[in-house]
Amino acid sequence: MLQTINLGLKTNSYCIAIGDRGISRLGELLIAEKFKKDLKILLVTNPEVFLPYGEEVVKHLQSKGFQVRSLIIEAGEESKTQETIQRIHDAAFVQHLERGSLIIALGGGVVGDMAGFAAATWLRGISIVQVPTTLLAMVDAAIGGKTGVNHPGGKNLIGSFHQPSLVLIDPTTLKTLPSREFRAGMAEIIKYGIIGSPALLYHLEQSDSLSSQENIPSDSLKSILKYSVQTKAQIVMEDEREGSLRAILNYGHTLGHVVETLTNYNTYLHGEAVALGMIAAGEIACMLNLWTQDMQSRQKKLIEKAGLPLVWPKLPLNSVLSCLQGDKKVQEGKVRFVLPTGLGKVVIKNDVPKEMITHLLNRISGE
Ligand SMILES: NC(=O)c1ccc[n+]([C@@H]2O[C@H](COP(=O)([O-])OP(=O)(O)OC[C@H]3O[C@@H](n4cnc5c(N)ncnc54)[C@H](O)[C@@H]3O)[C@@H](O)[C@H]2O)c1
Ligand SMILES: O=C(O)C(=O)C[C@@H](O)[C@H](O)[C@H](O)COP(=O)(O)O
Ligand SMILES: [Zn+2]
Repeated sequence: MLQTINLGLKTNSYCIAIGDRGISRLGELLIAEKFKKDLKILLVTNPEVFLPYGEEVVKHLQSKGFQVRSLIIEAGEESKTQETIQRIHDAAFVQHLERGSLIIALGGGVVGDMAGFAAATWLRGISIVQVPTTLLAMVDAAIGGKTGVNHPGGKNLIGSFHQPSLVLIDPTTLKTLPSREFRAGMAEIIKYGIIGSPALLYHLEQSDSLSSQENIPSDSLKSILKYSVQTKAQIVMEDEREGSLRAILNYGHTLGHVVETLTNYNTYLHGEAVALGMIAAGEIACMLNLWTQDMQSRQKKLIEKAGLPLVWPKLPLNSVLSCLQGDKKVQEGKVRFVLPTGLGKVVIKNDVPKEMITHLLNRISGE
């Protein structure tokens, strides 16, 4: 059975469907969304996902009458570039995708962000359906319409908001996901607990394990998925384009993005960098007396239970400070941090002293 959550926006609404073996029902969901049966579809995916799921999805959609072609791209963080977008656009050109055509992203957040951006820009915008296959993409990247690629100067500096027409989450696809990737997804889930869902936080605290899919009972995993999707959907519904509230989804990302950028996207997974960024944000909040040591140690315990990194890497301080200035949340030259203040509560501060950041990084950096 598929459970559905509706994400309602001023101009459009869409359904987030969650259920085991959901991918075998993609065709019927597209038809329910009023996509025509002879629709041209470009399925964007990557080798690790095409083999276990892509071929099946293509055959299934063809059997329903859709004209499907697939494009297999390299989808590591280092490939999240404008060159890859060019490849997707080239495929769209060859397939003669029209304004009424559809791109489907089948994969993790990298595939989703790039296929979404390619759809947003092809013919000035065609439909995108997100079928996430990593934990991180299921709870976060596939939802809310942020799409884009990295610039050598920073993460996701090029992009657009382009909401999907449908999100289909099939938890059974997590069976083949490497555990390290699963753990990285847990970072964004812990984020939701801290920024907006005490119920999710308690659930995570009570779970025996968070570090691999095999050790989490399937019902518990489904509850975690549901809490997370609901938390993100609620925030996006209130502030689709990050005018204000949505910035809280960036908790842990201000310094997390710096870690990813300064390690050339080849050392930490996005979720791992976010975990480090959440620890750093928690420490800053403690120094500003916004958050207690007790709460910070609860956050750290969850991050540790999820098998995520706890020790900040040694990075040149000047580079950290200059990279921070490139953050998308910077306003009038001031870096804005999302800082925790209580269970499910955060504030945005633009006056964290530079000296405090320097002192903190010196204190928490490992070798
Ligand atoms: N748009 C947003 O709102 C948003 C939110 C969070 C993160 N992101 C972005 O998402 C990206 C990270 O996404 P991610 O964590 O999903 O990583 P990813 O997309 O890099 O995928 C991780 C790896 O898992 C493999 N994989 C995916 N699904 C699999 C499966 N079911 N079985 C086996 N292997 C599988 C992929 O091939 C890849 O090697 C970052 O670029 C981040 O910036 C975007
Ligand atoms: O959806 C959002 O809004 C988020 O901030 C979710 C983040 O987890 C995600 O990593 C996002 O891509 C970061 O946003 P950015 O605008 O800083 O690139
Ligand atoms: Zn993120």
